[in-house]
Order: sequence, then C-alpha cells, then structure tokens
Amino acid sequence: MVEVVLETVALTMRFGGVVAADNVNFKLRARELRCLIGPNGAGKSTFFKCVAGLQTPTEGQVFMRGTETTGWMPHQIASMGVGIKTQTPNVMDELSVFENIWLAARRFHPVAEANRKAQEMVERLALGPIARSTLGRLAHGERQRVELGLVAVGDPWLVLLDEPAAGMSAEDVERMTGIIHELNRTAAIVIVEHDMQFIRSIAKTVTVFHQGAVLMEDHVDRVMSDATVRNVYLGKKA
Ligand SMILES: Nc1ncnc2c1ncn2[C@@H]1O[C@H](COP(=O)(O)OP(=O)(O)OP(=O)(O)O)[C@@H](O)[C@H]1O
Repeated sequence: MVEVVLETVALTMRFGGVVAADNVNFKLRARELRCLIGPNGAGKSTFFKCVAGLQTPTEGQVFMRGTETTGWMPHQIASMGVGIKTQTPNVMDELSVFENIWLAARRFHPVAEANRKAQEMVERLALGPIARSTLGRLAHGERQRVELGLVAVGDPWLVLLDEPAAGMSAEDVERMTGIIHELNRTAAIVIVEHDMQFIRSIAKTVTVFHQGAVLMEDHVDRVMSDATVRNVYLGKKA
C-alpha cells in the first residue's frame, strides 16, 4: 500500500456564518498529483490555506506522513520537507535568481551542498541565461519558474501549489507542466488551479469542491464529463 502523505479529517473552516470548508476528508498518497478545482468561492483556497498552515481550521485535523500538523505555521510545515508555493511570493526582488535559489537551498543544506543544489536547480529549470538577473526585473512566467525552483530545491516529498499557471502564456504553462511532472517523480503534489487546459494536461485525479465540500473525486476525464460538475462549474464557465 502506498504511503498516505497528506490526510485531512473532517476539516472545517467557518468565517462567521460562512462554512468555507465543510467536513473535508482528503487523502493523498506518495507521488500522487491532485488538482483541486471548483467554481469561485467553492472553498479550494481555504482548504489549501488550512493544509499549508496559513489558516487554522475551526474543526478537524491535518496529518502529514502520519504527524498531526493542524495549526502549525507554514515554516514548521516546510521544515518537514513540504514545499509550499502560495500566491504571495516569498522572494527577494533585489537579489538575483541564483541568490534567491541559493538562499532557499541554504535553508536545507550546508554551504557547499547549497552551491551545488542551487546550480543544479538553475540548470533543471533552464534559468541559466537569467541566473544573474535581479528577480524584480523578470517577466511573470520566469518569476513563477524561479518560485517553483525555490520550492523544489528543498527536495520536498510533498508540494502544495496555489494557482501556479495564473497569468502565464501558453509557452510558460507548457514549461511549468514539464517542471511539475519532473517534481512529481519524487514528490506528491496538490495544485489549486483555475486553468482548465493546464488541468487537463497535468491531472489524473481531480477533487472538485462545491460550497466548501468535496463534490466529486475521480479521473479528470470523468470529472469533466460529469453532468453535476458541469452544472456547478464548467456549465458556468462555458
Ligand atoms: N478570510 C475570510 N473571511 C470571510 N470569508 C471568507 C474568507 N476567506 C474565504 N471566505 C469565504 O469562504 C468561501 C470560500 O472561499 P475560497 O476563497 O476558499 O474559495 P475558492 O474556491 O478558493 O474561490 P476562488 O476560486 O475564487 O479563489 C467564500 O464564500 C468566501 O467568501
């Protein structure tokens, strides 16, 4: 049996009278890739934030590799070997691409190893030509790639990505897809995403949220052709 690396048990988050996440029981196994989809306000981001330590659920529990992490801060979760990429970038605009990646590597490795890891990541992400550029001057797609590098350089076994394809060109999305597939060889990945084309290209199993709860969890093709899902989500988008 493949190890469960992430589990939530009856995870619930209330904001006053709004139940943003409603009794979510979720399981992710080692090296699984799961996309979380659903219409605006369905609760995807809230669920993601509760798992990543950005919010503490009002009820329920989060487990990572069997350890309860409910209420932990993001840095505590990261130190377990979990890579978190939120929509608020955790980068230093005035430093170069290489320096940013090196700093992220240094958090996990001694200096010599950090040098090697940072160099390797620059090559893996094809960032060579812009390695010395200041991060603040990069185009959006390049920046997203660097941010993924910051996550990958820690050799995570679980990666949490919030809308990695947002605002990207088709070419950037394709490149991002390749990097995520490579990461997925060693890490389980959760992706919150709106971009249907990206989801189709990358996902196998998809979890659909609706009104805070899990509406359906199945192969992307079955989910996309399901009448209920189309009504709550795709139907609105068409
Ligand atoms: N900090 C907050 N305070 C009050 N209500 C909130 C808060 N965060 C989320 N909500 C509410 O919880 C519900 C779920 O929101 P959430 O952002 O998790 O949905 P989502 O599926 O991520 O939507 P989107 O696709 O638009 O990002 C919505 O009704 C939202 O208005």
